[in-house]
Amino acid sequence: MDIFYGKVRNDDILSDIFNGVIQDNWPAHLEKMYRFWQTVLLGEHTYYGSPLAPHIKLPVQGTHFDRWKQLFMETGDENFTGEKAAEAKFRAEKMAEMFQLKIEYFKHIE
Ligand code: HEM
Repeated sequence: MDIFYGKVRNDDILSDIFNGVIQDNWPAHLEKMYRFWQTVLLGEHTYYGSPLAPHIKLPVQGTHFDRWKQLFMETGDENFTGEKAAEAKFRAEKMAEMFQLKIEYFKHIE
């Protein structure tokens, strides 16, 4: 997570959006993301929240999601192998797809 968000924070395409919202609250954001993935992947229920909600109003489009997925997959491959790593990538891909569809949907009903 630290390596992935380290890349995100410095990425040409993603950094403005993330830093604009998170500002100097990165430690709290990272803490939340550890709990999110612990819940999704390890079945240890430590994240309670609505993951989609804070994304709905973000000015994001396909290029942002493509880069998010690229950095997530690349960081996974650089640091892990095996079943859990494959599952993390699979889940990330599916959730990114779902977020993207829902964000598009909300853009059109306004
Ligand atoms: C272009 C893609 C994405 C962008 C720009 C983005 C951006 C952000 C930002 C700025 C926040 C902080 C929101 C806040 O504190 O108000 C956040 C929170 C979060 N993001 Fe993303 N995100 C993206 C994709 C994803 C994906 C694909 C996932 C899931 C696999 C994800 C999971 C989360 C979770 C769990 C939170 C915490 C939600 C909460 O407050 O409980 N994000 N994201």
